[in-house]
Amino acid sequence: MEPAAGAPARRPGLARRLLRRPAAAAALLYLAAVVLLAALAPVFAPYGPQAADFAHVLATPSADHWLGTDALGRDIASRLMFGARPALLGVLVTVLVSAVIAIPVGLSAALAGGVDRVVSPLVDLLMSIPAIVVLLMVLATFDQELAAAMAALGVLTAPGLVRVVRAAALTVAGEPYVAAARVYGFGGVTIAFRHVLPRIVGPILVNLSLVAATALLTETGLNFLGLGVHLPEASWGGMVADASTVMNQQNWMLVPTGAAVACTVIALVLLGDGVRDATAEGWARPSSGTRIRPSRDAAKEGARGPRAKGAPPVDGPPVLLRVDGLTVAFPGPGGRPTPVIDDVSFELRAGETLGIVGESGCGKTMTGRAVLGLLPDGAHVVGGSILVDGADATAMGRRERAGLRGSTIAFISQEPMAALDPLFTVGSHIAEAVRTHTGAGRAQARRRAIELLGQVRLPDPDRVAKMYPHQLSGGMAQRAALAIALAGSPRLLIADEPTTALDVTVQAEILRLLRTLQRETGMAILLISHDWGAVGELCERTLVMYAGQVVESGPTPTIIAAPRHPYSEGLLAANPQLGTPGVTLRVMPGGVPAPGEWPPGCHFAARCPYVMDACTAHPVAVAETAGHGSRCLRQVPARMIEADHD
Ligand SMILES: Nc1ncnc2c1ncn2[C@@H]1O[C@H](COP(=O)(O)OP(=O)(O)OP(=O)(O)O)[C@@H](O)[C@H]1O
Repeated sequence: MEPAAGAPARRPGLARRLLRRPAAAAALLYLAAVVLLAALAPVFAPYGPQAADFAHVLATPSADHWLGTDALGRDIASRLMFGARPALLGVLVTVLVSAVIAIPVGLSAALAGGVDRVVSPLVDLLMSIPAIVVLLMVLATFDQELAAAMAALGVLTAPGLVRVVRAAALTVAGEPYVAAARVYGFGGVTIAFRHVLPRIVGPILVNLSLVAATALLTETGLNFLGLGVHLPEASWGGMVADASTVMNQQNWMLVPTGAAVACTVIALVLLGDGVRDATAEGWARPSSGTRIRPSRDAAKEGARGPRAKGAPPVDGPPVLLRVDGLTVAFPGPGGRPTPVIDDVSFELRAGETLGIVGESGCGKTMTGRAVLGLLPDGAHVVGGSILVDGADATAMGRRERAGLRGSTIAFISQEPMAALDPLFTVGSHIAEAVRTHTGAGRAQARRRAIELLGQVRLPDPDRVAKMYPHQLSGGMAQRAALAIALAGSPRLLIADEPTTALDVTVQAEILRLLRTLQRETGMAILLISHDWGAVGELCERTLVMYAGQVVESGPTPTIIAAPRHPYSEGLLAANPQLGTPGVTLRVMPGGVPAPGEWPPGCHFAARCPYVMDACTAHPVAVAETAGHGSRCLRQVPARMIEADHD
């Protein structure tokens, strides 16, 4: 296999990205200086905070007193350093309390509908409480303890932050890689804190910087009113109050005290903006030269699949998945359930490959999602059962169902790139899946991740493990997605159009890889595709779906050679891979009727060249002979049709 070219691009660290922004860098330096001066005030301050020099009251700046003195001759610079301590402590308490409450609550509200129903009204209620009244009550209750008031302020600012976290997380929750993380079987906490939170730190940081600014102003205000720090301790608010009482005699004092508060507030806001931008820059793709492609002959995985195509085994391996009469519906007009798949039945044995083909909108993906237990919002199983190893998955609780994903049933989609979180390397994605499903430690999971990358025939697994999703080609991303899917040693892989987005040579490589992996692992594969070529290549048996129903099922070669349903016949006749050179392909007129517009009889009747009166009168059942079924009256003797409808 040809080694992939190009080295993984290194992103500059957050600190370097931050320092490249002049405003953020200046704010950071200023705040660092304030923190340092406050922490080391006893060392740096030329005078004690209470040291009075009655010979120099209300002095302007001089060599002895850099920022002058107050009405008692106390050194303003020294008192500003000591006064920064309660100010910064208050900000820290408020920000911590606000973040510790708002981040988990906001994430839960976004990711769990039940929590949201409680949280949203509560947030509205809390936001209407007047903060100053609460703060005064807390100060009265806790003997003017400023830390208690600042903690209360943290609680009061949390609802606003909950809204921000919830709104930002809702956007990210819709990203395909979050849906993919569910499919891989990751727990809610892992998804929230590993995949969603890192993407929303920008808005969170901006809002926390505003919370910090609010906290500083509140702390200053309370001390201005004499309600916080006990006199004669130094505080910025107390110093502003002192300055305001003497401003008719000397107004200089307001300048350093007011400037300390104003500059710190501005610096907090600028730093929040800078961190947000630097974080966002970290997610942006490098613009040049890092995308690589695997070699054409990347995967010489072996020749044929594990079993010859043909009729379903009768006494073969045990049935792994049995879907029986499955009907899934969305709420339609007036709230009435509108089926999108109807009475779908099939079974899949261990190690078998089953294809589902059909035009767009026929219900292939919905069938796969129903098996995974990940139907879109609003969709419900309204009939039938899905037995996994004999246990009815539709009757399982959410936790039990989630336990099947990744370990028993894995999934790959046609958009592997979108399913990979852009913030994490390929190795880290796979290691996370290994840890989730096997409980392995970090080092062991990392080793297994490298093994899996080798198993999916990616070149130089060590190096690929260090790459980010944007550095992979489509084929490499699909192999990486397969490695994640294999992490839980699944017994069934649902592959939804796994080759659709790839170019032709890579499609063939991925199909060969799937076959090899199936042989090596013994897993069953449910291949959802609109491509007869892929299904013919990989699947022993095939279901043909039309407008929500299975219209034909049987051994793939038999269906391709002698389709029983006119829809299968039409699909095959329109397939360029199966056409004869020089002969014009047949095009089926019309389109798939939308759910809710299905006719009462055969769903295909309006497009069928063989349609009879009986086809439109009643629903058509599947008739099966020799493991080959078709939902068509043409194969049923005419007298049986009449008898059935009498
Ligand atoms: N969120 C949704 N709300 C309402 N209807 C939906 C929703 N998602 C899918 N459907 C409908 O369900 C039907 C089956 O969709 P499904 O995605 O399973 O089709 P498909 O055969 O997989 O098509 P494709 O090959 O385009 O993915 C379609 O008619 C589609 O319009």
